Amino acid sequence: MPTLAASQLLLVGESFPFQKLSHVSRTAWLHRSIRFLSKVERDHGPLTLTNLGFKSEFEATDKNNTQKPKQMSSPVEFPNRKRNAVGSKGIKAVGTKKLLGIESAPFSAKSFSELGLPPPLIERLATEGFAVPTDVQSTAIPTILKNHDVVIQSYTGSGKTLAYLVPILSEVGPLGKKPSDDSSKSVKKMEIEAVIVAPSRELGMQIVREFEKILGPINKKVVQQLVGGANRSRQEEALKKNKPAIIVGTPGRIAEISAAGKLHTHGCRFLVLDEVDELLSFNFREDMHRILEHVGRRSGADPHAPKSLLAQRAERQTIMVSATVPFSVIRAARSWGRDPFLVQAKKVIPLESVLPSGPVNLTEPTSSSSSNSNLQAQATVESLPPSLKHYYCVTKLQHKVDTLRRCVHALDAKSVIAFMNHTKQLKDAVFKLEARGMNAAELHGDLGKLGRSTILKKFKNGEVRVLVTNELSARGLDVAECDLVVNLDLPTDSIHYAHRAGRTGRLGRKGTVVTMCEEPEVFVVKKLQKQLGIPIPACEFKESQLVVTEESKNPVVR
Ligand SMILES: Nc1ncnc2c1ncn2[C@@H]1O[C@H](COP(=O)(O)OP(=O)(O)OP(=O)(O)O)[C@@H](O)[C@H]1O
Repeated sequence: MPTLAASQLLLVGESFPFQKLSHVSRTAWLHRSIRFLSKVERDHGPLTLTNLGFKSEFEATDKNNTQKPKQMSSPVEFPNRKRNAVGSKGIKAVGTKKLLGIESAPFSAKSFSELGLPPPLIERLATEGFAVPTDVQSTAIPTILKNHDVVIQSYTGSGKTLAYLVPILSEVGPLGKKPSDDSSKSVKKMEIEAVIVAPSRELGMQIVREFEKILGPINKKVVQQLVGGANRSRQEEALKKNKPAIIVGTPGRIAEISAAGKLHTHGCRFLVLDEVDELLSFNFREDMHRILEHVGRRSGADPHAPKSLLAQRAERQTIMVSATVPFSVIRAARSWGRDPFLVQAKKVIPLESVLPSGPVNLTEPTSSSSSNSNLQAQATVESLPPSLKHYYCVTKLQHKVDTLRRCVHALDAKSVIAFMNHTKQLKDAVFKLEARGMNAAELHGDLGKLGRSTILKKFKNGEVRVLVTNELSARGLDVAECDLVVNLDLPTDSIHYAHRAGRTGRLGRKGTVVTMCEEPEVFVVKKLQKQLGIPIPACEFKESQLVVTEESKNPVVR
């Protein structure tokens, strides 16, 4: 990391006489700083509290003082939200690190109890084995607790689910700060207080299980799933009977039940869009439009208000989450967010200071003639767990499944996800693997809900060694044991590569990603390597060994 000039440090350092400036000068100073910081970030890598001369307030969060922001302290405590971006103390870990460096990362809180959470919630977290928050959790939880809208971006498997689940449970339900136990509040209980939207049933069900785990067996009914493929009238009955405070579902089913007038979300306080870049894609456009218009819009709101409700500032808190955040998401979040922040593992940045070429450098013109219309969404190294190893292997189409089998043996992989692009091919691949004595199963959207969950269960408990699947399983799926991801077909772009790859190496575990391609496709791998800023060396499988045949010439960016 290049050192900054002393004059530059003075501009952002502790000794700058910020308090003495008039409001106008402060604003001008802040705008200059934001521009300056964005440039430094671009030119010299991520900003940290150390290189800016700040000390992190997160080191010792005062539980009783969470409402009273201190001047120039933690970036999430700014009373003037136009202040500059401030990063964390400490520089991002270089190279492979076990267990995310949870214990050694100076910005991370040492325990959930440092984050101003209610004691019953901390107890439940401890009971379920969650003692130390990950980096992104220690950054996101205090930010959300301060009522900011946020976009949470952090690599796959870094714990983004708990990063929003914990602050929600801190406010909603029996573990929260204000459990609604008296009769006047029981009327309010009719209302849904948090809506979590996920793009697939599997992910929706996984999030529900995470909520149930923390809520504990006696409070399970506080959360309800509304995913497609399940019986809708049963879901509606359960809503009526259990009056859940939190619902988790897929866009189609939530929109459907909402349109039927059976879901009361106008008073909702939290709206979470998990895998937000996928949810804002064309496929979900209509359902997401309905959700964004209805959730958290109080019925008392001005009926003559603007044509586009989306343009109106919502009363709800909107939390958007993904490992890959294209600039289109930043733009959308700005338009409907309330002073939104971008939250990364060790940084909190006002969204207004994020530029297309800024910290989430995922959209770049592909040529000098590029205009806004052909900005291309890309994933960066920040989307990928640092512990992953990436390789590619050239093989003929007809030999791919056999190469997969040799790859599994060479790496002695116990739990493998193999991605293909077309549903029709999955069955054939499974047949070939099984014929060679390897337990395999296919998972795709054409299977019923029950079939899908049975196969997933078998994969998780080790009955199935190789899960052959398509894009359905690329996002969010959390199988801790998965130690190998194989791309039998090339992913369509770096975003798809990042999400597929992220099914292994969860929470600091080791993981390997092997991409198989034919000779004429090698240039695509080279392009992915460049876009992602990771080395992807060529390999072969010889005598039950993975042999690297050509080292990657690309520098490691991390
Ligand atoms: N603080 C923690 N301590 C221990 N385990 C944790 C902690 N936070 C999360 N986990 C576990 O880490 C795993 C990965 O978390 P999660 O699925 O939320 O990752 P993610 O960042 O959302 O990944 P993706 O981008 O792929 O959706 C889960 O099994 C989760 O239970």
